[in-house]
Amino acid sequence: MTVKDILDAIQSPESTSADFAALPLPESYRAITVHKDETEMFAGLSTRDKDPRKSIHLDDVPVPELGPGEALVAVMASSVNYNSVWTSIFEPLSTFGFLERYGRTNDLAKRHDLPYHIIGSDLAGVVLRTGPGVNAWQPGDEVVAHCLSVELESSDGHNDTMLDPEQRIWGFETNFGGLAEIALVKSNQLMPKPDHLSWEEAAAPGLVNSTAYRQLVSRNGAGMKQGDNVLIWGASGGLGSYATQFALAGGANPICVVSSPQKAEICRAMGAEAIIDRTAEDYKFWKDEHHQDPREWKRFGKRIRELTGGEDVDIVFEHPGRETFGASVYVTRKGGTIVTCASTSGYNHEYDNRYLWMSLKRIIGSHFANYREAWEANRLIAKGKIHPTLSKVYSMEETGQAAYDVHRNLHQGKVGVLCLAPEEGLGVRDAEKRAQHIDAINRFRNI
Ligand SMILES: C/C=C/C(=O)SCCNC(=O)CCNC(=O)[C@H](O)C(C)(C)COP(=O)(O)OP(=O)(O)OC[C@H]1O[C@@H](n2cnc3c(N)ncnc32)[C@H](O)[C@@H]1OP(=O)(O)O
Ligand SMILES: NC(=O)C1=CN([C@@H]2O[C@H](COP(=O)(O)OP(=O)(O)OC[C@H]3O[C@@H](n4cnc5c(N)ncnc54)[C@H](OP(=O)(O)O)[C@@H]3O)[C@@H](O)[C@H]2O)C=CC1
Repeated sequence: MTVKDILDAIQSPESTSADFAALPLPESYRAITVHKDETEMFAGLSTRDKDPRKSIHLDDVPVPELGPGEALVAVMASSVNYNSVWTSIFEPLSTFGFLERYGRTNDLAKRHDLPYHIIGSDLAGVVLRTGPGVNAWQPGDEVVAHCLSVELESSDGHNDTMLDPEQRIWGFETNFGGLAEIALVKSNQLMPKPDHLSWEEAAAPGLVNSTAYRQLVSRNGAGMKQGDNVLIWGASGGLGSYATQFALAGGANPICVVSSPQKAEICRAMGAEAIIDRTAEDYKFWKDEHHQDPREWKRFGKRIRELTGGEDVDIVFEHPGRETFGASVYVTRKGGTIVTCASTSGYNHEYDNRYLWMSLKRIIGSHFANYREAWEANRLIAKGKIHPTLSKVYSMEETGQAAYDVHRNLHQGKVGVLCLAPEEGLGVRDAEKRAQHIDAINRFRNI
């Protein structure tokens, strides 16, 4: 039995749930990994010079044991997220520390503590097997998986599952991630695959769409409302391309920051009107490594006022971090919100606190999305209200290059990876719904 037999079953329209349940599992499968004995390989290099193509491997690995409440999924497609870039350059920490810590929690979790880390936090595919106690999902179900892994044994996470003390991001802080032919997930991560999308399109939104939903829309984040001015950094990138869509769909006014005319054009095509090309306008928020330039914050704020008819922004959708945070705090309106989920350019932020307290602004930390938020975000994709922003698709062999593109900001929107799917475009079950949204679905393709 090989993964080829699994693919044949997925591609045969006659296959039933019983057929999938009867398929023997293969001994091994191909997976994208980083290796524990290579965590020091980039020592001494600058972040920029650490090359994912050198640390990312395609290995044959054994199928993990299936535990209670879990599912093994045949992965047709996955996508590259920035967390896989961090894993592959071993910054800010090696993810093997997360696997060791998880492995110490219980006997079953020991499976995760291996000398290789199978990475990836998105998938679209087909359920192969479910563990004891799983009733909602059956072999043969077509699914996507969100990346929230929680134990829920502590009451801390019972209102908001992101607050579970054992909260982990699957494929980053756990093993057996989605950049592989087979993945292991908790069954609560599973959600129905949007039926108008191909495998690779369905695999693209998951992580970033859910994150942007909590960060911008949910009351756990900024709680955006109609008419809000929302400053969106990296508005055509992974997170930003969904934040822009949420702002437009929710009746807000996105002010999109991008770094090229091409990216500005994508934002315009999504329906945004207020766009700032940060490269063309050459903002230099830092004079040198230690000092910011408040005149540049002000120049940026003036530009925003020009675009909004004199208004300041209600919400800043933050993730670049150190490079932009001082400006983000400055340009937020009195009583407004800076909501942050990352620090790509550095996690030690500096801002002038007088502009925060005197103007009653709030900084909110946000991370991924709870179970319900992830479900609601996927529902919007399934209903064709929000669309995947897939630009380019790579083979598993090219995953290192795909991660390199994201690390070097050479990509647009999301970058996909075909796992078991032999080609792009497969897996569409509702051609009519797809036809209604085809321009939006293809908006980021091959730019
Ligand atoms: C969905 C996608 C998302 C993304 O892409 S996000 C971007 C990628 N992610 C990242 O870059 C984050 C990577 N993670 C990290 O950098 C680290 O993960 C953290 C900095 C977030 C946390 O580091 P840690 O070492 O886990 O935390 P500590 O608090 O420094 O050390 C843990 C020990 O410190 C104790 N401790 C915690 N809080 C306190 C306190 N308030 N007072 C005293 N001690 C404290 C704990 O108990 C524990 O102790 P004990 O080691 O003995 O178990
Ligand atoms: N906490 C969480 O749950 C999550 C955190 N993240 C984190 O968020 C960050 C962004 O992820 P993602 O959107 O997928 O990544 P992408 O690289 O796809 O997009 C980020 C965009 O931000 C802009 N950008 C990058 N650096 C800077 C800078 N120094 N100044 C201004 N703009 C900048 C770029 O757009 P342009 O060049 O056009 O301006 C870039 O395209 C990562 O660090 C990631 O780990 C991501 C998802 C979830």
